Parts: sequence; structure tokens; C-alpha cells
Amino acid sequence: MSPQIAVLDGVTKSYGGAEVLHRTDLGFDRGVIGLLGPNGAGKSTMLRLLATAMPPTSGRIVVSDHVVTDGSPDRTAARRRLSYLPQEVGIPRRMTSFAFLDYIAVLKEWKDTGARHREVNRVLGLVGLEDRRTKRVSALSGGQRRRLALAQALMGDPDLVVLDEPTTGLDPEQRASLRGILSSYADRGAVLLATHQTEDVSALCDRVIILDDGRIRFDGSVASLIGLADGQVWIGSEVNAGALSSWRTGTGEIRSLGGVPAAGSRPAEPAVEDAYLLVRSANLIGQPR
Ligand SMILES: Nc1ncnc2c1ncn2[C@@H]1O[C@H](COP(=O)(O)OP(=O)(O)OP(=O)(O)O)[C@@H](O)[C@H]1O
Repeated sequence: MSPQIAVLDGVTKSYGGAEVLHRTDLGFDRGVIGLLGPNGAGKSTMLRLLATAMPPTSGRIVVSDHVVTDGSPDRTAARRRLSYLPQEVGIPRRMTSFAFLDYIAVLKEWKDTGARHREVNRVLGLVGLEDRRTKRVSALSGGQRRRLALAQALMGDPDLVVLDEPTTGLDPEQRASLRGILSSYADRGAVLLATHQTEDVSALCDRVIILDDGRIRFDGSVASLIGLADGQVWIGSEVNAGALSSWRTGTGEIRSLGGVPAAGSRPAEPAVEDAYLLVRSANLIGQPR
């Protein structure tokens, strides 16, 4: 079996004595992996550890065969093989889009100026900002700034792409275009994205991990996750008694998740969000997964 692109081996993380990521063992192969979980679950913490932005409290992390923990000099080599989009990126407002990406490329040690500029122009095109290349960051919209931040994470040919909520602030066209870009990266490496957008997971991901309270609650294919909600979603004129969630749809009917099917209701196709809510509710009432 070929080595995995990234591995978390018995990794924990504490902030000021509070453990927020409990002992975690995970491996990442090629493909798009979605990381779901409620606010504060530990998603960004896991991504920052993988991106070598901070060390774990204990355990071992390997990226592209380089051990990045234990103060290993391999960390620099690993950083050359990964790219990272944090949840918030501070971009100097007076820089132009081109100058910002060129600066990041210099930090990533692209020494050949011609090749570097070609790469900057390529990623500007990928995120649809080619006509904004000479605009200062201060003149970009919020969504355009987010796309610029994303462009720096798409530079080069990384083995591991780590993206923290990449679709936040993007309009529908840009989200669709990003899905195309990420799925093409997935042929070459591992793309790990934390998101609250369950539609992105169903549209894009080969694998989904649900993290809650610093523990992995689900790890499998999108189909197997959705399968957990088979027979649990109902459409009818009444709310299911004891439903986990319910709402009136655009057709005026009531869609219920879980509970006792109301008289006259019929089963409906579950979605990733239904299964996610069921996994979460099982955790909340203390059932094993
Ligand atoms: N630098 C820090 N110092 C102290 N506590 C932190 C720090 N960063 C995160 N935490 C805490 O660690 C826990 C996990 O936070 P994290 O940001 O990883 O969650 P998340 O799943 O990414 O949440 P969200 O969906 O809101 O972005 C939270 O309780 C948070 O308050």
C-alpha cells in the first residue's frame, strides 16, 4: 500500500490545559475530504496542526513522508508540499492582488521570476480575478478578497491542500467553479476542507469526517453517511411526533427528520444534513456511534 499523504498518529491538542482535540488517529489519501462539525468542535485546530501552523500537545504528524512534529527539520520540507487557507487571512490592503500573490510565492521559494509570475497569473485566473490583478486589495469586495486568499492556497502543486471554510462569502458561480478546481486537485493529492456547507460535502467529497467536541463521530463515504438517515425523513401534512427537526417546505408540506411518522406522511430522500443532525443528536444524548 502506498504511504498516506498525511497522518495524525495519536494527536491531541490542548489550549492552556483544556484538551480540545482528543487522541486522534487519521490518515488522508488522495481525494476530497470534508470535515463537518459544530462551532468549537476542533475543526480549525485539526487543520492548523496539519498545516504545521502550531505543534500538537502530543502525538505525531506526518505530511508527504516528512515528520512535522518533534522539532523535526523535515517541517520545512513538509511545508513545501502543502498549502493552507486559514479561516481568516490578513491581506495588506495597499498591495495589489498580483503583488500579494507574488509575495506569497516568494515566501514559498519560487525563485524563477518568469515561472513565478506565470503561476500567479494562473491562480488569479482560477479564482476569476484576472481582471483585478492590478487592483489594490482595499478596492476588492469581501468575496473577491476571499478568492484572493484562496488563490494563494492553490499555488504550486501541493500534495495536501488544507482549506478552512473555503466557500464562505463566495457567490453561487464561484462556489460551483471552486468545486471544479478542487475536484481536479483531488486526482493529484488530498484536499481537506472544513465546512458548514453540507451541500459542498455532498457535491464534492469522497469522504466525510464529523468532529464533535474534539472527537471523531463519523468517518466514511458520503453515501454511507446519508445511509444513516434512510427511513428517517418524512413528508406530510403534520410534524412527526418527537421529530429532531421539521419545517414547512416550499410546497407547503412538512418535512420531518426522525420521530414517529405522522398519519398519511410518506418517506423522502435523506440528505447529508439529515444524517449529520442524526449523528450529532446521538452524541448529544450520549449514544455510541
Ligand atoms: N488559540 C486558542 N486559545 C484557546 N482556545 C482556543 C484557541 N483556538 C481555539 N480554541 C478553542 O478550541 C476549541 C476548538 O476551536 P476550533 O476553532 O478548532 O473549532 P472549530 O470547529 O473550527 O469551530 P468553528 O466552526 O466555530 O470555526 C474551542 O473551544 C475554542 O474556543
